[in-house]
Amino acid sequence: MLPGEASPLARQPARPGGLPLRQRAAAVWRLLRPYWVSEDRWRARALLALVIGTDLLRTYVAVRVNYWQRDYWDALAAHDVNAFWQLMWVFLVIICFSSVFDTARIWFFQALEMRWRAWLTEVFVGRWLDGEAYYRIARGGGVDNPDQRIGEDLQIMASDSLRLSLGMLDSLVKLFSYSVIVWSLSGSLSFALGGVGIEIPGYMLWVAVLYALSGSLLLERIGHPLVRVDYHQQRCEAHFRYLMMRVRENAEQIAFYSGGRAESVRLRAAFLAVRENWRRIMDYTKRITLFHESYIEIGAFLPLLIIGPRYFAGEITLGAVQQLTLSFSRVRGALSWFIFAYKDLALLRSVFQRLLEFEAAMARREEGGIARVRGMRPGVLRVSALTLQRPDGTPLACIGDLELRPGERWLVRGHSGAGKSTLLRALAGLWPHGSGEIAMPPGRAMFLPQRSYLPVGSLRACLCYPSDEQWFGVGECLEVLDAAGLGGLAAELEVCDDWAGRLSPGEQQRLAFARLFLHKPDWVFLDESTASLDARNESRLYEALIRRLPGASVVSVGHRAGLERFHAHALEIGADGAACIRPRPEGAQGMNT
Ligand SMILES: Nc1ncnc2c1ncn2[C@@H]1O[C@H](COP(=O)(O)OP(=O)(O)OP(=O)(O)O)[C@@H](O)[C@H]1O
Repeated sequence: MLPGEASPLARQPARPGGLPLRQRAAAVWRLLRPYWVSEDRWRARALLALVIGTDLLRTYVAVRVNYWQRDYWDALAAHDVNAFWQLMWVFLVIICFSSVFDTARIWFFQALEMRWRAWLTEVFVGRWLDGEAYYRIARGGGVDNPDQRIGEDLQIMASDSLRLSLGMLDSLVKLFSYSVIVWSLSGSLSFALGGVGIEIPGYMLWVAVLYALSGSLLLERIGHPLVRVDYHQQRCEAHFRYLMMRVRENAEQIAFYSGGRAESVRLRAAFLAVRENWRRIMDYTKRITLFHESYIEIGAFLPLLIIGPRYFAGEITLGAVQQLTLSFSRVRGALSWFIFAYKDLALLRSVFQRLLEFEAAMARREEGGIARVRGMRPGVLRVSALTLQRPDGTPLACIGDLELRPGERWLVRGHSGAGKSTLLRALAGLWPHGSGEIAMPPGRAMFLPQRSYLPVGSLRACLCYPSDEQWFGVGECLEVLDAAGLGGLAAELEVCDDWAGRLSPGEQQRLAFARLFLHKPDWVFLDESTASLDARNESRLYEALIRRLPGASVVSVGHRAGLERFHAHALEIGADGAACIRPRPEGAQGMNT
């Protein structure tokens, strides 16, 4: 199954995370923690300390501005010109400090964000590409678009986790700083209830606390489905991008089929899912915004209402009214951190969900009965009681016992769909479904599929893949190119191009053989690796292979009769799935062991 199609998108949003809250929190902690205890921990912690330090300084400056405002309004009310000009100078100093702290904070924050992201990317890319997790996931590992999870989700996780947790810390500091001001200025509220006199000290602070808490609870009720909808939006967007990428990668095949219309229908359908889900996001955003805006407006009005009586009773000055109003809204703002961050939190929760799924998929080992062990007899590949199954458990082929000795060449034949490629997958350790044992001897093996992968880069990089291009000299590269009948490309060895798109399938197969000549493996597995070539070129390549790697053991999968003369042994998978060893193929004499 293809990567983006691993889990087709349902119309309804999938429900992220069925785990209980405690387990989910523990899983998120497992994602967040490793970086802070990694080899980069001291730099990370130093940068975090710098960000928190500048945050504290910024809050200190903001509190100074709060006092400054009180003095300013009192100076205006008292017509005190000297105090006015003095306050202007103070303000200038405050602005200078504030600008420096703000800039420094952004710088430290961005540096930390990128360090964390880079570390996470390194770890995730490593785990994705190690142990063939990328292959298992692509073949139906149950998660969609790993590229998006590594490229986007990790970035959101690093930046939003930092931003939101620092925002929360900042809110707590502000809450404390401004609560002190509100408490000291708001005085007591006295009233009688059922004949009993009640006095509430610092009542404005309590109003702010009650207001923010009730607002947060209400918002969680209104907006919690947004997490699920955000999660689904990311899946739809990723699927849409993936389909477009497939059009780009398969442009020629689509053009030959004149498949533009069909692709446009598919893309439209994928975008419709994006659009429909967006509608749900709009609905929830509308509710949240309506609530949010009303909450802010009422919150701005509330202190004006409750402070009036004290001002008219002459208990506080106009400057103190200003200071109290501002402090009240700061306390409310700090307490409302959850409300302001709600949408970001919803997105972050869905990102955590996606990354946890991805982690689980990478860690998952495929259940399978084929055991792959180290061969005891040097150079002998032993297959014992091997049966192959499809992933759903239905039988595919019964291979039985086989022994492939050093330098032997085997041809695997059978009708289309018999399981020939699957046998090679099992020998490569990529197919666990079935039973039996494969004892692989030490030595280097190389598997050539019908269409070999060509990485982005120079022709030399394509030729030397999977090794680094620096491992082989230019002379060696030119020589093997020539041996594979690609001498005409010698001048372009260092040219970077889309070689997978430019070379014909037959040329790509010749390039794959040139790779073999370069790497000189002990075991060669060829899965219809010459199917795109004419008979003459096929023979030339096999002859060159036998001449250049005389001691190598070769297992070829192929339908062509012309291949028989290069192989001394043949394994035939019959229509009933049973494999049997055929006698030496006709005309094999002279060319084989
Ligand atoms: N990931 C998979 N999930 C389910 N079925 C699979 C998967 N991979 C292969 N199969 C099925 O297993 C069977 C054997 O596939 P395989 O590629 O080994 O055939 P083959 O003998 O090499 O065929 P051909 O000669 O056409 O290349 C096919 O029916 C195929 O559809």
